Amino acid sequence: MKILLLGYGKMGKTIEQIALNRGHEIAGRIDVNNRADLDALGKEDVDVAIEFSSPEAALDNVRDCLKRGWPVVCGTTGWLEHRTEIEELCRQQHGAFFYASNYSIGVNLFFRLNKMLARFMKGYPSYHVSMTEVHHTEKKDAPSGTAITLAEGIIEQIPTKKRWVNDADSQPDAVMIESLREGTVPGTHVVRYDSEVDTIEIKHVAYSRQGFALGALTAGEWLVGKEGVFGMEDLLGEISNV
Ligand SMILES: NC(=O)C1=CN([C@@H]2O[C@H](COP(=O)(O)OP(=O)(O)OC[C@H]3O[C@@H](n4cnc5c(N)ncnc54)[C@H](OP(=O)(O)O)[C@@H]3O)[C@@H](O)[C@H]2O)C=CC1
Ligand SMILES: O=C(O)C1=N[C@H](C(=O)O)C[C@H](O)C1
Repeated sequence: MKILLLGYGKMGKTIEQIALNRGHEIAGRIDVNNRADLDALGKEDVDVAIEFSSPEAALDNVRDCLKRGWPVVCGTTGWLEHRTEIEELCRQQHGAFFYASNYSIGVNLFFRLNKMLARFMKGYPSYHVSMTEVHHTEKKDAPSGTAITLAEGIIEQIPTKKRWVNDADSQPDAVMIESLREGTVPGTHVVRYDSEVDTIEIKHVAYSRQGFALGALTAGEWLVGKEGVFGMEDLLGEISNV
């Protein structure tokens, strides 16, 4: 498979390593300094584009891929106010777009566990739900995309929770997300239910970027030849060995 890497930072490089080990080719490595190189690539030069750049760059990158007819897997967080526009463009172009706030299989199982726990805890209003996410100091967005997905899962299940806030002050109708930036932490998420007398918490800790990168590459392999808008739930049922 010929893979175009859009964004060649921590994630782009980790994906490249795994892709080469799996026998794929790299069609191009596009970074902030060489975006013009995209113009040299035709439809047949790229089987799939994998986009991990920055919140400011993702929209243009994904748009450019869809307009060129390249299926695109995007993992960049912090730009999702434009998601509807991209999904419409994808349908107009009969293209393929895959998005996940987190490509690690473990986190996607954690998303399911989070919803199950929220559904259970909605019957116990003496427990107050909140969340902490910890990431490396180079991270540009807060809260993390993963924390937003977790908060959406809770809001979907607990009717008294209407929104999330990236704030330490507790507000009764909001899921509070605390964001911490420390050293080189790849990504830690904790969902906590506190009462006056105890705490119940679930936690996911990524030890490295390998899980994110392997999940994104697997999504790319899966996306080739498909048309439509997809996410991890579409993929999870079909894989067993990642
Ligand atoms: N969904 C998931 O599973 C995961 C998502 N992420 C998300 O992915 C994104 C990237 O993370 P990470 O690799 O750690 O970040 P890095 O900062 O290490 O890498 C981002 C790269 O994108 C480049 N870039 C900036 N602007 C453009 C542009 N216009 N076109 C192409 N490339 C550009 C940057 O170049 P320069 O350095 O020169 O600015 C940099 O090399 C973040 O939004 C992060 O939150 C991260 C891990 C997992
Ligand atoms: O920026 C990162 O590093 C990560 N970003 C994603 C997010 O915002 O949730 C996924 C992962 O936690 C690492």
